[in-house]
Amino acid sequence: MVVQVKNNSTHFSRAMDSMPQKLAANILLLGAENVGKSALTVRFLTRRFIGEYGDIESIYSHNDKIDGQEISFNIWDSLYPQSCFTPESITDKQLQWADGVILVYSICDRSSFDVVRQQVQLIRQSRKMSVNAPIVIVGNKRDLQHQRTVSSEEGRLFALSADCGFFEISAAETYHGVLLVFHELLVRIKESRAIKKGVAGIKGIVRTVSAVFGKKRSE
Ligand SMILES: Nc1nc2c(ncn2[C@@H]2O[C@H](COP(=O)(O)OP(=O)(O)OP(=O)(O)O)[C@@H](O)[C@H]2O)c(=O)[nH]1
Repeated sequence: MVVQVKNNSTHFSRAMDSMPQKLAANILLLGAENVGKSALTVRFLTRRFIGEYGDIESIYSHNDKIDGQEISFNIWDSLYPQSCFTPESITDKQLQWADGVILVYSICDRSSFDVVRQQVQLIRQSRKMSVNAPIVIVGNKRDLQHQRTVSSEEGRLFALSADCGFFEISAAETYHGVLLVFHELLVRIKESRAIKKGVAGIKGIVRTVSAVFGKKRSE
């Protein structure tokens, strides 16, 4: 089922940038079941946490304004397959479609962290996405500290080693953390496009070089 949510607009009170043209970004959310993929998506779209989300796979459209630039987000909130994880769990179609990926695990579910580790590997090895495909890893349910089984350090170190952004958030408690996740992914998407056009800054070039060498090592 495909649901379109239109005319959701938020505005960032950041200094104006000189990039007037509208930017489109396709964002894919992946991760094990029950980690909060839908909660994160709905928080971003509506600023609300509604508690229960049902098992619906959806692509949402959302217009935003960041640093004075119009952004048209398409967000694919995927469903984790009921059977156990296989490489086919992420389809070529999803990877071809996506400009960037948000990988979600729950800080109180270690197996969901293992799924994210496998998914990063699959994406990095896939020929369907570029070698420096923008990825942000999210440790969700930060409000459940007493049930934590994955430390912040472990999450952060893994993200660093895989050249991914990293945030720990609680979709249940705050909108701000969710906003930072999407903002960071957008920065990475812009950087990756600049690399393709040959106008990347030094940070982007360093990322690409390390991604290429990392990929070669794992082949
Ligand atoms: N305590 C807490 N619960 C959360 C948080 N985010 C989501 N949840 C709860 O976790 C459960 C699963 O959330 P969903 O957003 O449906 O998770 P999902 O990853 O989309 O799950 P699937 O649709 O099965 O793939 C729901 O009961 C949510 O209310 C959070 O930050 N903190």
